[in-house]
Amino acid sequence: MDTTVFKLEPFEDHYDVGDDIGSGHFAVVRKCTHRETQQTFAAKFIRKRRGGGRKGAKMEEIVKEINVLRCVSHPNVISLHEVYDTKLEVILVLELVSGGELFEYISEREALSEEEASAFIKQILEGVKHLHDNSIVHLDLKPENIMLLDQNCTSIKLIDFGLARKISDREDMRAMMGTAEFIAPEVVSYEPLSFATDMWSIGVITYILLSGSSPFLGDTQQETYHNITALNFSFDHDLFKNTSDLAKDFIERLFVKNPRKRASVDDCLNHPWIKPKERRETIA
Ligand SMILES: COc1cc(-c2ccc3ncc(-c4cccc([C@@H](O)NCCN(C)C)c4)n3n2)ccc1O
Repeated sequence: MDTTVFKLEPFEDHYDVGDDIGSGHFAVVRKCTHRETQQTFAAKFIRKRRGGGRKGAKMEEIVKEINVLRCVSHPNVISLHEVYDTKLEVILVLELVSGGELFEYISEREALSEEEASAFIKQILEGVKHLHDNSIVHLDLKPENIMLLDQNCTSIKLIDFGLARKISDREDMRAMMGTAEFIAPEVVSYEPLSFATDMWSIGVITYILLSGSSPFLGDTQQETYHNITALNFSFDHDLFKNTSDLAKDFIERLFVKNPRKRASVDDCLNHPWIKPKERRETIA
């Protein structure tokens, strides 16, 4: 489907709008059905900022998100089907996933087995590799933005590209953005962001999948920021008594303050916790 052209005709001429399934910044996500094909989608209705107001998203931000989504095509990244531009909203028609948020899946269990956690993290890494190979940083990786494809809960999709950016070598990109407990030290310190910023967040997600606890979360946002910049985390004995040293090594290679020394997505995909040694043929 051509997503370079924003359709101007009424969205309701082609889609039956269903229930709200979620909401985000200036946006609501609704299940929708294409009337002619009966195909179901997730439609993200983004309210446009009007005049000098502060409500709604700036069109330049909406176009940035659309341009990012148009550049990606990967089994572990949500796909964009088409775009409608109306007077009050821009509507992104997206692939629908029905397995719920990874956040909910974790919340229903204290922690995951290492095999399950490694399998989820491998898919997240494969999706993030696709983004990084296309010069895109996500900048808001967290369990709430990782959806399970279906009730079988084995495949994941990265969603919510509202903070994602095409990164260029020239551009020195700095911003105070993201969700406190998942942001890297360079975000807290307003230093240049890079692909490594996403890798730190993957370390936080891995820690949570294995323990059910958030490594840097403090009682206040300031305390969380301090814990991040001071690398104030530990592998609590009770939470990690059954976790392998290999899994801890994987996390420690991501909780590195210097972004240049932090493990890249390729380093992680080649780490033995993710890519076990080839099974040796058993000798009869
Ligand atoms: C591309 O950007 C987005 C996609 C989606 C998306 C795409 C497909 C899709 N299928 C099902 C859902 C879904 C189902 C339940 C809740 C949500 C969502 O509102 N909660 C997750 C994201 N949240 C933390 C902003 C989303 N989605 N959500 C949600 C927010 C986005 O910013």
